[in-house]
Amino acid sequence: MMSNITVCARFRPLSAKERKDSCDSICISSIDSESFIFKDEKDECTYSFDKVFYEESKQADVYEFLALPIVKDAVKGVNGTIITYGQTGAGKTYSVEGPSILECDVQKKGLLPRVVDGLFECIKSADESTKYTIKLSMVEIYMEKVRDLLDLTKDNIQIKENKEQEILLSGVTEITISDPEGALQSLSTEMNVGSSRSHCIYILTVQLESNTDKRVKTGKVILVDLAGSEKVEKTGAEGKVLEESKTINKSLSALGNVINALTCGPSTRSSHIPFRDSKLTRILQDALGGNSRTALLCCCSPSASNASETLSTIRFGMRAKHIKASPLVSRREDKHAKKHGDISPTKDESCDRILNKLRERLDDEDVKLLEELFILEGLFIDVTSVEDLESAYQDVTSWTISSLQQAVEELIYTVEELKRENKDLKARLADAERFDAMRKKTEDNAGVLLKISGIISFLFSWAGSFSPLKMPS
Ligand SMILES: Nc1ncnc2c1ncn2[C@@H]1O[C@H](COP(=O)(O)OP(=O)(O)OP(=O)(O)O)[C@@H](O)[C@H]1O
Repeated sequence: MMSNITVCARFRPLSAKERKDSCDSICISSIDSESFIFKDEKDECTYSFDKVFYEESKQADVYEFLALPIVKDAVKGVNGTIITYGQTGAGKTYSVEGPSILECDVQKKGLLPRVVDGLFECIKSADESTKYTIKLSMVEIYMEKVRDLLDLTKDNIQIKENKEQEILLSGVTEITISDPEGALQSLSTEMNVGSSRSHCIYILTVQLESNTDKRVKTGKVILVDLAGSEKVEKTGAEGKVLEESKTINKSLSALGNVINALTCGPSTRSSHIPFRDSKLTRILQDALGGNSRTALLCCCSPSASNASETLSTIRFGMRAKHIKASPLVSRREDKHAKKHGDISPTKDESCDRILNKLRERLDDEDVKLLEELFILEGLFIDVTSVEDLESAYQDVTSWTISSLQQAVEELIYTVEELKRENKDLKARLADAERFDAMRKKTEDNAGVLLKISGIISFLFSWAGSFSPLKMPS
């Protein structure tokens, strides 16, 4: 289970274009550092997050709230993930890197350089009985292929899992960094390679080796600058761009499903966490699951011209946060939301709405099946229109197919295991039979020997019954 997820929203300042296009029209207004009002032509709702960072917020504040607890845990051997989500241009890269990775204005440094600084700071003050090594890798996921950003020739990195269930990127370049400056130099040379159509992943691995018993532990901090989350319809994409968008949406939806499955209470959750549904979730598997910390920063534009994308990003964050709660707490959260006038549909209402729509088009049987899926898997759906409904339906279908594929894969694996076990047992049985035959033979031989020795002893006693010949004196 994911032990801890922090969800924050961040609104960047209006861009020059937005200022021009929408005459300064803004779709959000602040209530406090945890809540804001979102407004579009249709609605006006209040949303609450663990923290809301407004346009004047400082990079240092975002780091301290979101990343510092993860950094502190990493030097103790606990994994953590920081994810930035949002449409293209919403401020994800600015939050992760800052205006540029080698930005001289220290105030504007992004999360990544601060995480590197933070790790070295923590190590400096840590106890001296441990030797620390920090390693850095950088990969991007583009069209479901993992590429090494520190060695572009490695453009199809395979994701593996070792016996300890740690996720490994086979053959990925890892550079050992000995100081923050060195790390930033390495990062800056490759920084411009990543594109907004790919997920960019920075992996900082802290290795802790105890000087006393030489035991080695590792803690990872993974920073994920996701690809833009904008809807396909809006971009009017065709051809390659359309394919890119579909792949991005699918992996973002997979991420949502994984977070959902991890954060749902055990009573509503099946044990299946769909990590294998995308490369993104597979890479993050050991940093999202288990005893880890996760922070999600939902980056948004405050402009009315981007209201629908902003709302969609807010909803992604709300789902991650809302579903974290146990049923009891979640009811309390509902009350809290109502108090603030939040009239956005709850997850249950959304599911009901989808089911009703589907009832008009599908057999009762299929609807029932979907209903069970929603309940069992806590599926991750948010619909506001029939188009959304259709894409949600496609998500459900592809999710169902992929989970069936996984079930088949697991069955194939089980069959293979059973076959191996069977072969092993047969070999052992043959050995046992051979052994048994040998034992029987030995017993037979022993019987014969016993008989012979009986005969011999009889012969001796028989021979002894004759009195020795007396020699004439
Ligand atoms: N908090 C902020 N303060 C000042 N400028 C910002 C802030 N956030 C973003 N910007 C500016 O907005 C522009 C777009 O931001 P950014 O490149 O970070 O978006 P993005 O979400 O990473 O987009 P993409 O998905 O294309 O990578 C940049 O010029 C950036 O400098």
